Amino acid sequence: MLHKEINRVALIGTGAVGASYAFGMLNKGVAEELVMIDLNKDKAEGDAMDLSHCLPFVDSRTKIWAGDYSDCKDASLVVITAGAAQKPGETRLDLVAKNCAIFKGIVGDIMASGFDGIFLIATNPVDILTYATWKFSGLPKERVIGSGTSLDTARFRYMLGDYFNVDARNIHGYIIGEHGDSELPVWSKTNVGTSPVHHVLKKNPKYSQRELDEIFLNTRDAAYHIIKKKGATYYGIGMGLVRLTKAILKNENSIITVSAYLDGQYGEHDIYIGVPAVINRGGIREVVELDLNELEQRQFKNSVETLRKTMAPVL
Ligand SMILES: NC(=O)C1=CN([C@@H]2O[C@H](COP(=O)(O)OP(=O)(O)OC[C@H]3O[C@@H](n4cnc5c(N)ncnc54)[C@H](O)[C@@H]3O)[C@@H](O)[C@H]2O)C=CC1
Ligand SMILES: CC(=O)C(=O)O
Repeated sequence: MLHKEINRVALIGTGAVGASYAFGMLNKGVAEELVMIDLNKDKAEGDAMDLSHCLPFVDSRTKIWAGDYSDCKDASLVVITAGAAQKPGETRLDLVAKNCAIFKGIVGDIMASGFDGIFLIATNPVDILTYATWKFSGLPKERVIGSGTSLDTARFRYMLGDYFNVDARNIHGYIIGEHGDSELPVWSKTNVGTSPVHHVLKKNPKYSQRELDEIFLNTRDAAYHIIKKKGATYYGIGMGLVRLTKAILKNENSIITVSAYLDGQYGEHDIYIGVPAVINRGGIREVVELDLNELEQRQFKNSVETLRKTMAPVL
């Protein structure tokens, strides 16, 4: 079940996010097979045709087609990007009732196929939709993963890299909590290369905490800024999902901030929320517990409470 010779990924939802993910998957050649499923069959079929015409230009040999839920049976991984997206002015949490109802049907159809692999969820509000998938599917918690704050962490690292003029891959830091307005930066564990960010600030007066705070606000509000300009965000999450897919299928044991089920970690129970976790072929190998300072603990608790309040009426 978990270890198949041919890795098939089933993508549910071939809208802007799904199509961006599929394009990235094809470029990177992460899976042997990619099946595209959407309520709008024409969109899935058109995408599968268009994407397969990329094949002569790339090194990967991914087989790609438009399918249906029966194709999920042999999938190692199902990625869900289906559902409503935010309109300008809407928060992610505003989507909860609509997308929970959509997920009940989708997850039911996937499980009815005999699927027994790993779920990766991106639909918003992603922490709550990941919890819903875990509940609706009955799969073990480690095999249901949300994209969580992986995108926020990438935005944060990118912006800090730009600020310090250092490759973003050498910025080590984490955005944790809700993928949304109550998320927080873990400044106490943010490093520029080998140096804690606060040491860098002390040593060089051209950098300031005020500007770092602004970087966090721009990280947190990036989706609002992009949605205001072009209606939706999709390339960042598309590539983030490719990164997560690779960590899973290639058994990488990579640490990525995903939406993971907490069962006592960070003093919390029965909630999916963004935290660093070790990701491999089994899904979430373990949640990494950061030693948060008092302020970070309070902010994390507030994020947990925000999610609990929003979930209560729908799950
Ligand atoms: N987790 C993250 O970091 C991010 C999450 N998102 C979320 O991803 C989701 C998708 O966004 P977009 O692709 O921009 O939306 P979109 O509207 O372009 O695509 C959604 C797709 O879902 C399909 N769909 C709707 N109901 C369905 C059902 N019952 N079964 C199968 N397919 C169904 C639609 O036909 C459409 O093709 C949204 O919830 C959005 O908020 C977007 C960006 C980042
Ligand atoms: C839309 C969304 O969740 C994001 O870009 O962060």
